[in-house]
Amino acid sequence: MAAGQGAFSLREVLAAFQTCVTERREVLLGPYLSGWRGLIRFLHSLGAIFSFVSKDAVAKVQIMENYCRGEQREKYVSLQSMVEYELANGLVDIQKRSGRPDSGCRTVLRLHRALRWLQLFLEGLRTGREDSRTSVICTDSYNASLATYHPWVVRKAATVAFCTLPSRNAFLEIMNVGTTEEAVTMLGEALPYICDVYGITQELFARHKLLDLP
Ligand SMILES: CCCCCCCC/C=C\CCCCCCCC(=O)N[C@@H](COP(=O)(O)O)[C@H](O)/C=C/CCCCCCCCCCCCC
Repeated sequence: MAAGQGAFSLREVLAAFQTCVTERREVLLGPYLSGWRGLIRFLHSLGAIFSFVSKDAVAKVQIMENYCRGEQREKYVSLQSMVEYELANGLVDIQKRSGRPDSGCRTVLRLHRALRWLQLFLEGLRTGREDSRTSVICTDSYNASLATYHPWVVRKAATVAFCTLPSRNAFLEIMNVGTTEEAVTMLGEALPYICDVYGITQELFARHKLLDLP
């Protein structure tokens, strides 16, 4: 399994996003990427129909992990240090993509947009009725976030894949947290951390005019 071994645990994802934000309100890339690795593990358990999504997510996490382990790794400790370093050294394609490797800023921006989808999706699951359909929650969350940035063919493939999602209760069970009530409680605990990471990143990227990187 490309994203690491073991079953998905919402608890672990929660712990990763919880440890992301430092006292100085910096977002640490190590736990940020661990959170994504945990989510991708979950995606793998949903079957081959989601492989086009997980491949893209894995590729983006891998790009970032390579930066975090590379020669300039001390510049990739946090999102703030990454933005400062890449902008100061002209490493970010602002207008159009060049032949250079994808920058950390552009790559994180894609994950950041997907985090918005996750935020909406988890909130939909948490507040949804017992008989609400996961596919509908997922489609609505996607249309209100990521879909804006995807071409028609990706939107179509995503919408078809969403139709195969299990029921809300089955979904809550595979989170490996306990009963569905316990899973709902844990979602309530997890969401503020995810929202915090999203909010800090959004503010950072907006301040540096990085929200539309090609
Ligand atoms: C506790 C329950 C948790 C739910 C867990 C959900 C697990 C989700 C794991 C990963 C989420 C998907 C991350 C997708 C990143 C997509 C980044 C992106 O937008 N990439 C596009 C643009 O990239 P560039 O071309 O500019 O480099 C790329 O074109 C996209 C390709 C793939 C399609 C992406 C579809 C996204 C659908 C997101 C919903 C996932 C459905 C999960 C179902 C639960």
